[in-house]
Amino acid sequence: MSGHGDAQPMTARKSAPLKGVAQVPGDKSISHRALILGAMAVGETRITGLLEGQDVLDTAKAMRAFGAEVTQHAPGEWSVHGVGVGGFREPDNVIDCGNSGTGVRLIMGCMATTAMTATFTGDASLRKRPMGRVTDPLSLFGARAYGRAGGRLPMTIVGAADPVPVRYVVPVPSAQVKSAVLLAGLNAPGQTVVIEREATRDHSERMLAGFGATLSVERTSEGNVITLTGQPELRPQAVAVPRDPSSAAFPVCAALIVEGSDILVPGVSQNPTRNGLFTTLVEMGADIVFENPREEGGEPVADLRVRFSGSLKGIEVPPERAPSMIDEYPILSVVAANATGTTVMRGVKELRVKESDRIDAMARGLEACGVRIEEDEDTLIVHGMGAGGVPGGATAATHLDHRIAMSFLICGMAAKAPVSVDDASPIVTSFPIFEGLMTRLGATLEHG
Ligand SMILES: O=C(O)C1=C[C@@H](OP(=O)(O)O)[C@@H](O)[C@H](O)C1
Ligand SMILES: C=C(OP(=O)(O)O)C(=O)O
Repeated sequence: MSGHGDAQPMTARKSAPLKGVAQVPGDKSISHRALILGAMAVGETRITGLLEGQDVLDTAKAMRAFGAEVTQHAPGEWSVHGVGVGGFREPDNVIDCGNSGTGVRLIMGCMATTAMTATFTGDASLRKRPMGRVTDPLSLFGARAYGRAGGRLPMTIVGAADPVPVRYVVPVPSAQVKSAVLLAGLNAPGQTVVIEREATRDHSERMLAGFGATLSVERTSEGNVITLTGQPELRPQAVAVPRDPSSAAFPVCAALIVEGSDILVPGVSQNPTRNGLFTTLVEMGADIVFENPREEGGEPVADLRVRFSGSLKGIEVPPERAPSMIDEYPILSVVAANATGTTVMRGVKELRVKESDRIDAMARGLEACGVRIEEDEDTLIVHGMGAGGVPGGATAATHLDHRIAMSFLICGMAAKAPVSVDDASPIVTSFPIFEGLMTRLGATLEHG
């Protein structure tokens, strides 16, 4: 697990043109959900393309602790023998979700309406993140939460013995909160209703329907109204996990800023709740061709042909686009530093409660690389220096955050002088093959 081993410094030098095909791993959000819903179905779910990143491996381990049989058959090929909704057994030890907000919040949701007690913890990053956003709605079902000050881990959840269904308006745009409430609603009798004012990633809704839950989504002036009927018998599925657009973002953005690059990134999700980065890059003038649009694993996908784009322009990213690209602002800010003009990212305060405070981590690291930044609580503004114009020659602090580590390594691939990160070890949480994949495309990454 990241944060428990030694820090692994890494340095990126100015890269030769990136060329070739970048096959990124399975989607992290969908991988967590496949394991969790597999554990709540009756019988055997088969999963192909599962992301074998540490976050997902920690969720697999947690599902075993709740009584499901979870087995790896070959790389990416897994089976889950589920115990049914309400069939979890009480874990006999603390559940350690490592670095994963998605893991801990979704798992709290799916045990909160079963009569049992479970204690959760995580690494130094996860122990700082707010859990009240899920324990508040879980308490409406009748669950109780006992954690550290500010709703932090370690935290014990006492599941509701007699859960009641809930109607809940999600106060922050968060797919994790929405999903925790829906998963808790599975074991409450009657209809649980979740209302989200701003659409967030919809993988839980798609997968719950796929596993046979009765669920409807109504788009109203209030937002999306999701109604779930409790206590279904979930049917095991064959789940083909599509590639992760949040991982694809890294080779795509690297190719845009490393001179002479021309790469193909196959099977990138075009799900409108996930593709905000690609829309933004095209608005900035990126040379991206969306080839061969099709469906894979129930998601719309395309192959992205990406070429170096030497005349990117700074833009104002519409704040309402934030939920569809929330994990991509760190790498977008690196692209923005290589554009001409100013890129304004407003409505992004959720970035402050991720694996690190991502506004602060990007602002401090880019400043150290010679880029002018402005920020406030909810805003990040990057003053671009044009293609190849970032001076670099600095070390960025990654604060146990995989996306900060990958973003600064890509920054170094296009900067005048090398860029280092103090710790690349968290990259295994979401993109364990990052170093090998980027090196094969032509990047120069050095340990130390
Ligand atoms: O539901 C999910 O799988 C995720 C939701 C998002 O978090 P929030 O729900 O906190 O916005 C995102 O940042 C995270 O990487 C994955
Ligand atoms: C925010 C992220 O993940 P999580 O919330 O699951 O830790 C992420 O992967 O960028």
